[in-house]
Amino acid sequence: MSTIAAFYGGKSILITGATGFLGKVLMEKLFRTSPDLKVIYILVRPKAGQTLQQRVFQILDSKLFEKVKEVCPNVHEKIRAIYADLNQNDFAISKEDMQELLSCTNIIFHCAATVRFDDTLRHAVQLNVTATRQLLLMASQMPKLEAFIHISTAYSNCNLKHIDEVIYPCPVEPKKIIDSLEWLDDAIIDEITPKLIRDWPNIYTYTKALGEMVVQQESRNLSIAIIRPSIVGATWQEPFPGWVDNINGPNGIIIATGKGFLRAIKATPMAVADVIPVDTVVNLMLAVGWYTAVHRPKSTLVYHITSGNMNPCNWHKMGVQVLATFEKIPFERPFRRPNANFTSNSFTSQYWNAVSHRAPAIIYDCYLRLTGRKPRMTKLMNRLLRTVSMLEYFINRSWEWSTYNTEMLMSELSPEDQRVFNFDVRQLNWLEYIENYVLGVKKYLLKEDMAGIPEAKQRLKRLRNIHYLFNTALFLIAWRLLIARSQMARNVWFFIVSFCYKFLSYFRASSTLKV
Ligand SMILES: CCCCCCCCCCCCCCCCCCCCCCCCCCCCCC(=O)SCCNC(=O)CCNC(=O)[C@H](O)C(C)(C)COP(=O)(O)OP(=O)(O)OC[C@H]1O[C@@H](n2cnc3c(N)ncnc32)[C@H](O)[C@@H]1OP(=O)(O)O
Ligand SMILES: NC(=O)C1=CN([C@@H]2O[C@H](COP(=O)(O)OP(=O)(O)OC[C@H]3O[C@@H](n4cnc5c(N)ncnc54)[C@H](OP(=O)(O)O)[C@@H]3O)[C@@H](O)[C@H]2O)C=CC1
Repeated sequence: MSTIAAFYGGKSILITGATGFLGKVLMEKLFRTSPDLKVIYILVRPKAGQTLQQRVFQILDSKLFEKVKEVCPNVHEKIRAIYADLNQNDFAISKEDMQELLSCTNIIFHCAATVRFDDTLRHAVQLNVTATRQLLLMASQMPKLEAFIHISTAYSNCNLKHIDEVIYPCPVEPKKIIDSLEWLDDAIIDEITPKLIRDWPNIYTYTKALGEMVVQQESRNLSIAIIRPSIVGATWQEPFPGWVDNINGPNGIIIATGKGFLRAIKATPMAVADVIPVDTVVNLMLAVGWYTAVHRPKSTLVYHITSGNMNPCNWHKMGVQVLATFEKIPFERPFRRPNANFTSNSFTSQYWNAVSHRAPAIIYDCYLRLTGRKPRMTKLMNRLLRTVSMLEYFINRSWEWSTYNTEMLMSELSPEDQRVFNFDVRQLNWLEYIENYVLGVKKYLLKEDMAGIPEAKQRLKRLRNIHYLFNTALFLIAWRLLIARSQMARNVWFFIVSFCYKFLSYFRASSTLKV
C-alpha cells in the first residue's frame, strides 16, 4: 500500500484554483488514489452563467474523471464547493462556510492565480499576493492544519539565470506594494509598473515572486512548502496521456501551427524547452503535502519541478516532432498547410510576419469581403502575433534550476510511492510525449473526431496543390514583369528558351534515328 495514498485517507483537503488546469488533475489523482479521503473543499466562483454546482458537475462529468467514478462512485458527495472570490475581502466566504473550513481543514493546496501575462498590476497583486496573504492568515487559524502547499512558478525568478530552491527577496516589499495600490489610481499604477517590475518580463512572474515573499514572511509556525513547476504541459501518463484543457503556454502555439496560422516563430532552437507534464507536477505536490505534514521541516522548503536538468529537450526537437505529428494526425479545416520555422532575429521575424502572416490574412479578408462576409482574419492574426510576442521571452532563453529538494524527496519515497506518485522526469520519452500531446490538443481542446483524419489529409493535399499553383503563378507574373523591363532578363529568357528548343530537337532526332 502506498504510504502517501494512505496519508490522505480520512483527510479534509482545501484546494484553491480547483477549476483550473492543475487543480482538476490534482483532484482527479487525489480521488483515484485516496478514495477514502474525507472531503475536498474547493473555493469556487460562479462563472459564465454557471452556478457552483453546475461547474462542479461539468468537471466531474468530463473524460478526465471517468476512472475516478469507478474507484470512488460517491465522488459527488466528497466535493464541497464553497462560494468564494479571491479578489474580495475574506474571499466573500459565508460565516458558516468559514467556520467549517477553519475547524476541519488538514491540508491546503493553493493553486489559484491569474496566469495572464498582461493582467493589470492591481488585479495580479490582489490575486497572486494579497489573496495568498489572506489564505495564510486563515491557515494560521486552523487547529488541524498539517501542511500548506503553495504553487508558484519556476519563472518567478526568471530575471536570474541560475535559480536555487530558495526564496529570493524582491526589491520592493510586498506589503508596501499592497498598501500603495490601495490609494494609487490606475493611471499612476500603469506608469510606475515598468519601474516596479524592472527586469521581470511581465506582471505575472513578478507577482508570483512577490507571492513567494509573502509566504515566507507570513509563515508563522505553519508547515509550508513552495512548488515551482516550469511550463506545465499535457498529461504524460495519468489518468491517460495527452489530456489538456486550456490554450496557455505551448497549447495555443500548437493549435495556431496545426491550423496553419502560425508559420514562423522567433525562437532559439537550441534553448531548453522546459515543459513538464501536469501529472508529474501533481505527483510531486501530493508527495510534498505528505512529506511536509509528516516530517515538518524547520524552514519552508522550495521544490523545483522542471525537466531541463534531468531530461532536456530543446525547441528544435519539439518543433520538428510537433510538425511530424501533424503529418500523421492533421487538425481539421486548416487555414494553410502546417509548416513553420524558427527565425533568429528581429529582421527575419518582421519579414516572415509580413509575408507569411499578415499578407495571407489580408488576402483572405479580401476574399471574405468579395463574397459578402465579414473580414476577421487580420484581427485574429494581430492577436495571435501579440500573444506570440509575449511568449518569445521564454523561448529564447535557457535557465538552470537546481533540484536538490526534489531529488531528496524522491529518495525518501518507498518504491511503491515512487511508482504511484512518480515525478522522475528522466523516464519521459519526449517523442512519444509530444505525439500524445498534439493528439490530446486535437481531441480534448479542439474536440475533433479521429474519424475526420482522412478528410483532413485530403484537404492538406488540396492546400499543398494550391500552394504550388500559387507559387508558380507568382513566379511567372514576376518573371513576365521583369522581362518586360530588363534587357538582361530578356537575354537570359532567350537563352533558356533556345536551350530547351535545341534539347528537344536533339531528343526528337535521336528517337527518330532509333526507329
Ligand atoms: C529540419 C527541419 C527544421 C524545422 C524546424 C522546426 C521548426 C518548427 C517550429 C514551429 C513551431 C511548432 C510548434 C512548436 C511547439 C512548441 C511551441 C513553443 C511555444 C511555447 C511557449 C511557451 C511559453 C510559456 C511561458 C511560460 C512561462 C511561465 C509559465 C507559467 O508559470 S503560467 C502559464 C503561462 N501563462 C500563459 O501561458 C498565459 C498566456 N496568455 C495570456 O497572457 C493571454 O492569453 C494573452 C497572451 C495576453 C492574450 O490575451 P487576450 O486578451 O488577447 O485574449 P485571450 O486570452 O482571450 O486570447 C486571445 C487570442 O489569442 C489566443 N491565444 C491565447 N493564448 C495563446 C497562446 N498561448 N498561444 C496561441 N494563441 C493563444 C486565443 O486563442 C485567442 O484567440 P481568438 O479568440 O481566436 O482571438
Ligand atoms: N500552467 C502553467 O504552465 C503553470 C502554472 N503554474 C501555477 O500553477 C497554478 C495553477 O495554474 P493553472 O491551473 O495553469 O491556471 P488556470 O488559469 O488554469 O487556473 C487558475 C485557477 O485560479 C482560479 N481563480 C482565478 N481567479 C480567482 C478568483 N478571483 N477567485 C477564485 N478563484 C480564482 C480559477 O478559477 P476560475 O475557473 O473561476 O477562473 C482557476 O481555478 C498557478 O498558481 C500558476 O501560477 C506554474 C507554472 C506553470
